[in-house]
Amino acid sequence: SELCLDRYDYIVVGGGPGGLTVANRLSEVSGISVAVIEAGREVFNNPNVTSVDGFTTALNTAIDWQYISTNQSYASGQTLAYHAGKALGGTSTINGMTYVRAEKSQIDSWGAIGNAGWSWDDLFSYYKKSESLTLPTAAQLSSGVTFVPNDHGESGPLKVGYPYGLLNGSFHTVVENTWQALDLPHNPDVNGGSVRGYTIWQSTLDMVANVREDAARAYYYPVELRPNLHVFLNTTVNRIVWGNSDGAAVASGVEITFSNGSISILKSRREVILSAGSLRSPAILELSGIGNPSILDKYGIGVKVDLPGVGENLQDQPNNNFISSTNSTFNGSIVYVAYGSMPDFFDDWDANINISSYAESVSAAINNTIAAASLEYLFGIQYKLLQNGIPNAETIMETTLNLGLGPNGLLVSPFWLLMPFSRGNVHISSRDPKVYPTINPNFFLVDFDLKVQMALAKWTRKFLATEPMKSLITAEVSPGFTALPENATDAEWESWVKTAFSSNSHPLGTAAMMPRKLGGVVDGKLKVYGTENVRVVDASVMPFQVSGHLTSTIYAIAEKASDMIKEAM
Ligand SMILES: Cc1cc2nc3c(=O)[nH]c(=O)nc-3n(C[C@H](O)[C@H](O)[C@H](O)COP(=O)(O)OP(=O)(O)OC[C@H]3O[C@@H](n4cnc5c(N)ncnc54)[C@H](O)[C@@H]3O)c2cc1C
Repeated sequence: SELCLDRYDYIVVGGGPGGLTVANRLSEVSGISVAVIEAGREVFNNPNVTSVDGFTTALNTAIDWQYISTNQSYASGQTLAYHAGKALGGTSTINGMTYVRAEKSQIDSWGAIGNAGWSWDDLFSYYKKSESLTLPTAAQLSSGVTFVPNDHGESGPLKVGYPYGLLNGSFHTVVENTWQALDLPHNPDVNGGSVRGYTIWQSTLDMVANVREDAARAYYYPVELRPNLHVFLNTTVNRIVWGNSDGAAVASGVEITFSNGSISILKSRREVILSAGSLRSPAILELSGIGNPSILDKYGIGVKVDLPGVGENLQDQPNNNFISSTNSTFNGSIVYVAYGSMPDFFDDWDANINISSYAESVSAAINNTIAAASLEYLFGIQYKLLQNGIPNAETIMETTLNLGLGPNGLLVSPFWLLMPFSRGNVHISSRDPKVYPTINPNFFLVDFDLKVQMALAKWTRKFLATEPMKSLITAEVSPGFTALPENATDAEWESWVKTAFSSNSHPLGTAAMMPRKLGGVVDGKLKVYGTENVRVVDASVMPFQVSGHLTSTIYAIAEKASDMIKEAM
């Protein structure tokens, strides 16, 4: 096609929350041309995407990449499903729509490890810049919604609100009173930098159209007629193409494959921005010669930049759940969440913490690609955050309605530890870009993660057995007291947690923003070390997990990235 001979100022690889935010903001500048290359299709009219109560209906369909992890050596040897959106809008087209930001001190720690310019105060303004909160209706307020107006944006591209189907009545006070009985306070708004407590969360949804607000609806469709913004759908980026240079590597474009199989080169004048998500951006770097030389050698890929952190530092959270039958029918959606700090659910939690031994075992498990000393430093910061009370537990309540299964009397209570110490990796397994990368999150490599998840499981079960909640529950349907008795031993809890968990779908860190000597891949400007003009803007750059859900923070990172890129124009 004629277009593929065009030259764009910026080429953005991947049309998810990271990529479409950057594409929108850069194409605000007239005279600057931007191309987005997206492997998936448009899903504007796909009911599995648009339905506000449709979470899970898009999973395992054609718009899900449907990755699978390696056998998890520290978690019963099982493989895990990894869902990821393959559509314009990325994973935001198939996700749970939860809008919860990080904890203040968590973002400040990004600056503390050596990323100049990163702090909560700075990112807070970008969270707000991206957001447009639709004020709750009177019915939603009487269903228990609370919020702090100053914590929210009013005119950003991303519409945030509450589902109309929110369960009405007093059920929310039952939940709130039960948490209060367990000394967990109500949090009027978890999006102001302080996450601990019980609340009704906000969702990424367009209350006027009553549809899911994905990244394409927020950041692309409103500006799709801009003549300087071009989206290539059903087109896959294979690798970055390099120009001649003596010093740092200079990208001159990308090699792409169209849906008909033909291969072409798309040229860039200024920068290539990788936003293919934390499971694909590192793979594209490796296919382009940036990464660990021993991995690149294995597939006959010439080394452009020796950067062993590429694909490492993968952090994801393990998700277990209880399902309870009740004496009620829930004909509304329940989006209730409780965030607990360590002392809320785990007595003497830091009695046997051994940061240096965790660092050694993680470093050994990832072939010393990140030195034990670097991990020990990073784990020390993570530990300090826990000591200072940032939430490490999320336990939520939802109904089958939330899961796209319609109303009934079941309550589903998924829960997960937020900040695991375990680290894994994602790497190419072939020089053929069509072959999926190998994903190994190393769940429960660090024993402490298992202990936290077990303590959290007990806390969630305790919640279900505490009044006034208790009176509503008729039975535990899954796993049930036969499989996991009330007085289960630690060995029984451990075995249940390890066999019944799934990925929480929050993988990040695989092109981490950290100093190079710590195993980082991008600097504080999100530029890949050793390159002149390649950045990563997606979940890959987050150096630590967050006590929230990822998209809100990815949009904020991408808003900030856009300003940094504009400054360098
Ligand atoms: C089941 C599930 C539920 C979740 N629930 C929530 C939630 O409730 N709230 C929340 O905040 N977060 C949630 N998340 C996480 C969140 O959706 C993701 O973290 C987020 O979308 C990641 O954004 P991204 O920009 O990093 O990448 P993505 O959204 O994954 O976007 C990457 C894009 O790049 C494209 N791409 C990949 N490789 C190539 C290539 N080689 N060439 C061209 N294009 C390519 C992909 O098709 C995709 O469109 C959930 C995730 C899952 C899987």
